[in-house]
Amino acid sequence: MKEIMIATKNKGKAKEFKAFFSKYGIEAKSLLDLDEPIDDIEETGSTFEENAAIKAEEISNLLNIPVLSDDSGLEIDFLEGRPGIFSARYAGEPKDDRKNYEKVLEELKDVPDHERTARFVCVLAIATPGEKTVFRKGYCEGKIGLEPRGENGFGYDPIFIPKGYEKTMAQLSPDEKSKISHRSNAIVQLEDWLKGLQ
Ligand SMILES: O=c1[nH]c(=O)c2ncn([C@@H]3O[C@H](COP(=O)(O)OP(=O)(O)OP(=O)(O)O)[C@@H](O)[C@H]3O)c2[nH]1
Ligand SMILES: [Mg+2]
Repeated sequence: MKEIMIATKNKGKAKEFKAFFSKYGIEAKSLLDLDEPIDDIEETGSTFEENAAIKAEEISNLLNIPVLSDDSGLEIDFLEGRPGIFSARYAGEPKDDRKNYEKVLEELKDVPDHERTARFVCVLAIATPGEKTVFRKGYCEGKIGLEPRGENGFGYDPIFIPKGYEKTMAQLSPDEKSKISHRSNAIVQLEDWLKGLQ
């Protein structure tokens, strides 16, 4: 079976990549599958693209194989795009999904429905030894709900209501999320690259 290494330690992302790539007959491995643990990569960039490149290139250099990375986050219009690239640690260290979305709900406490618009953004980077890193970007438009609902997914999924839906992302099945998510919208743009994978 073909394999691809994903430079992530996020269990939620790793699960979504495994499900998506298995449809193409490709096994998606993540940093969580390595026998030797790798130190956390410092995401020092100021854009999703810069952080995605740092993660993919660092692991590609280390393992000397092509590596895919995902840098993603939630942009809320009322908060001028925050949490954005700081989504994973919005409520501080250590990363805590619940504290992060509770902070967002608090910040939007008195904000009316029509001003709660937001989008998930996902930038994928592919670093191949000796080649230029390539990028793909996907979005998922929606709004922030009034309270958390649902158990599926990860991150801000319990408070994110995709456009055209009543349910939150966390109330959708993994299959439903994979049809509309920012991540899958970025992954489908990789089809040509996937066909060329050894
Ligand atoms: O509800 C959500 N549904 C999603 O589908 C989703 N995708 C991203 N996010 C949020 O954005 C951060 C990414 O930050 P991020 O790209 O640096 O990843 P991370 O630090 O979690 O893992 P790694 O891949 O860097 O190892 C994550 O932690 C989440 O808070 C999501 N939230
Ligand atoms: Mg990260």
